[in-house]
Amino acid sequence: MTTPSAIKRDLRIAVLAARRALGDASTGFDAALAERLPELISPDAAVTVCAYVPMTGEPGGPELPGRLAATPGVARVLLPVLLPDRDLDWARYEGPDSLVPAARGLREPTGRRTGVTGITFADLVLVPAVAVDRRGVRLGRGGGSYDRALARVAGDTPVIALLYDGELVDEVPAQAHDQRVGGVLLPSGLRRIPG
Ligand SMILES: Nc1nc2c(c(=O)[nH]1)N(C=O)[C@@H](CNc1ccc(C(=O)N[C@@H](CCC(=O)O)C(=O)O)cc1)CN2
Ligand SMILES: Nc1ncnc2c1ncn2[C@@H]1O[C@H](COP(=O)(O)OP(=O)(O)OP(=O)(O)O)[C@@H](O)[C@H]1O
Repeated sequence: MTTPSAIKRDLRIAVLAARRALGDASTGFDAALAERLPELISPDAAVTVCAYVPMTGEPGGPELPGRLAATPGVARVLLPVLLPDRDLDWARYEGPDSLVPAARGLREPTGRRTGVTGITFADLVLVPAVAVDRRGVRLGRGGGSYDRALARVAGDTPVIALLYDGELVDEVPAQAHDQRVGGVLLPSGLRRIPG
């Protein structure tokens, strides 16, 4: 039987292989994504953004936290710290020197942690994803971390996944625990997903 988790696993393998095949071409797509960040934030606001430090090959590129912090209207950027039970703690981005290599190919912030409820302070949540479908069902790395973290976010807080073109797919099999996203930011533009 082809179970939802087997379909998710195969889709994850296919997208991650396609990302590896992009090689240096991803740099241009990451720049295109970064140029679209101002579309998400009113320049005269003072918002808290929960974001992430892209791993090698992941949309946004290594400069994402710095680019976000420099975006007009952003007051602070919170970044995830993977806990032993795979839940997410959060700490503020305080410049490139405040990030250190961590487990599983991650880079994580070293500053004071907010606890797992830090994500509730966010006015905007940018999430990593491997793929998203047209209903907003998100495929991640398979740890279930964002399913837990996003369950704490108020329903009116925008949750946007960053993807490369082609990663907004027809269908990701939905499981009961899956938290949906409200839109995707692609190099070609922002697509809001009607709730
Ligand atoms: N940039 C980023 N940060 C994130 C996530 C993510 O998807 N992307 N997470 C989303 O939940 C959490 C971490 N979860 C993760 C779950 C699995 C693997 C993983 O499979 N890593 C590979 C090694 C990757 C490499 O070395 O390039 C492994 O362990 O085999 C990584 C992170 C929190 N931080
Ligand atoms: N709220 C939760 N508490 C504990 N475990 C959970 C929760 N939500 C999901 N999980 C578990 O996490 C595992 C992975 O789920 P899934 O494949 O949806 O992860 P993902 O969304 O791809 O990963 P991530 O969010 O880390 O990027 C599943 O085995 C699921 O049972």
